[in-house]
Amino acid sequence: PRSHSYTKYNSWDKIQAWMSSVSAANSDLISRQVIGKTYEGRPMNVLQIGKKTGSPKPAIFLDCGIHAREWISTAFCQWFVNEAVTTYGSDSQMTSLLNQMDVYVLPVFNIDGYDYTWKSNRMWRKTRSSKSGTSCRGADPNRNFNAGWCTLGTSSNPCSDIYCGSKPESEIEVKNVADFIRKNKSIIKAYITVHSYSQLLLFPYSYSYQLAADHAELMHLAEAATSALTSLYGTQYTPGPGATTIYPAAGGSDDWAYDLGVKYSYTFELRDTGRYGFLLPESQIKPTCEETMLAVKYIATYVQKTL
Ligand SMILES: NCCCCC[C@@H](C[SeH])C(=O)O
Ligand SMILES: [Zn+2]
Ligand SMILES: [Zn+2]
Repeated sequence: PRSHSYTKYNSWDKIQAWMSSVSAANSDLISRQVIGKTYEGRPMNVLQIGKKTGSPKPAIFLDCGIHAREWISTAFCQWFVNEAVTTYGSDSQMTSLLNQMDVYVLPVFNIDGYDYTWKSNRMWRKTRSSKSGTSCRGADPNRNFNAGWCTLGTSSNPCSDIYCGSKPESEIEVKNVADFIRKNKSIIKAYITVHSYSQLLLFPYSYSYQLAADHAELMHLAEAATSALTSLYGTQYTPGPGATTIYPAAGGSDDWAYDLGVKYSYTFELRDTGRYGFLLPESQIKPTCEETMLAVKYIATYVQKTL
């Protein structure tokens, strides 16, 4: 579509047009489905990427843009889709992966918030829902999942950037994603959610200091995946459980997916470590996405081998 670029930040309108064109141009590998609407009525499109075999294949769910201001995250999901369709058939890892598994990609989880960062407030984080009794808008979608809901690292103040919402899944965007994953939980083997910034690869738990039952395996995989990432440009990443590696934070999508039974559940915090923060320059989109592809492909291939 007109002036969409994988090495620029794209507005919601451009991303929406891109989703139509990339799925139409690659109908052998991509099918598109609307999993629901946002609060302001925008369609949440999930792209299912993989060789079409007529029956559901084991899958990985990848979402970006749950937090509106984290634009490098949204750029990564677009990059991932392009890498998948352009290297399928030539890259052995990607070809094998897409022959045996499907990757469900939600390029922009929080569309209303993302659009708001383009038009009003670049630093907006939350959804854009309104609730009676307050003029403050939105809840933090990464505190709104039903996982230790509204406990550690959250606020019940609707004006807070970490407001947990009026109840679990109060945010329609969260409910749409949770419903989709619940419906497909028998085939979804991994959940990857992409954020920025801090250069971390996090896994459960963040709602508790307790180690996950699969802590050792998740830690080893995170160490190997971050090493793969670092091998490209030397970018330093820290792997670890969320509560002690970043901060306690209940109601997160990763903890929720893990407790649902999706063992390989990871949160990426992409570049940088604070120099530009959420305002990462477009010149860093390409290197960030290239190095992140190595980590995501590592995780995906590891999961594939467990099938
Ligand atoms: N499930 C929580 C993972 C750790 C916190 C991740 C960051 C990303 Se901006 C957050 O949601 O505050
Ligand atoms: Zn975030
Ligand atoms: Zn972050």
